[in-house]
Amino acid sequence: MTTLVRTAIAAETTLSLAGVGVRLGGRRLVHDITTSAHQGELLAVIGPNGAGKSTLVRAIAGLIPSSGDVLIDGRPLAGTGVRQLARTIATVPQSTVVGFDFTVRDVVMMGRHPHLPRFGSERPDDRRIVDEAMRRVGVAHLADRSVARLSGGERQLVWLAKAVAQRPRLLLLDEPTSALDLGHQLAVLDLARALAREGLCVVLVLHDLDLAARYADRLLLMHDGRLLADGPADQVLTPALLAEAFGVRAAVRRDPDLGTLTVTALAAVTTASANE
Ligand SMILES: Nc1ncnc2c1ncn2[C@@H]1O[C@H](COP(=O)(O)OP(=O)(O)OP(=O)(O)O)[C@@H](O)[C@H]1O
Repeated sequence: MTTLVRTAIAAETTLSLAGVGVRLGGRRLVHDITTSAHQGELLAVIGPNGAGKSTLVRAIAGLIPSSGDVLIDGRPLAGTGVRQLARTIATVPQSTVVGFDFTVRDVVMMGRHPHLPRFGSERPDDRRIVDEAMRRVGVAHLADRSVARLSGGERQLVWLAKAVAQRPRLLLLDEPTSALDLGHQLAVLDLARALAREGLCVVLVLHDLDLAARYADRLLLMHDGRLLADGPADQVLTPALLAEAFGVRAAVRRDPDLGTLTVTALAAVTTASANE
């Protein structure tokens, strides 16, 4: 049985999804997702491999066709011009492999392109915003290096700096910590939370459930293309839902130092035995 715990829609809704579905390559990958996210909120999309997390994020970003309604600030995504979309949504994809030889500063400056006057060049304010984004993400020391010769983790941070420089309303991060060491994972999630508190709406895909519980205001648990649960960590990270989504028997405890939930997978199980 699935559980759906929805939070109330607040006035300052940034993102609304109503019955969103995605069909690609003849397969239905995402089914009937309905939820919303608000200004100042940090949402984590969690779920097993192949659940449809990246597909959902790509649909929200307008990168792939979807059915149903995606509204940003109350306006339909469908029909929003490319330039307006780029001023509103910044996306950091799962893979940041590049086939070009730009410097880090050039790539972060690309985040300003949607804001430049048509046929105009960068202004002092754009350069200031780019410098600030590189500093906040911790890549200022790489500014003159070629992105083609960075490590995977360094590249992931540069793409995040580009997204920060874009100054969007909605920031979509697909596994932003996957290539990062422990310290950088916390730094990036601290920054994501700070950006949310400054008024952005941040939606990120995370595999680490402990970090999701620690940083996100709400978790969206996906399984098999569907939204299995939507709510705060203590309503979503339950043994029954973890068994249903991930096929594991899990212990959910409260970390004595942090006060947030931690999940330990104890054994692989069938859903039936988890519910006994
Ligand atoms: N272009 C495509 N055409 C057909 N199927 C696709 C396409 N892209 C992804 N899929 C399939 O859609 C399903 C969901 O993929 P998606 O990448 O959204 O999952 P995910 O939850 O992000 O997984 P992971 O945690 O492994 O990154 C998978 O079964 C995948 O094989």
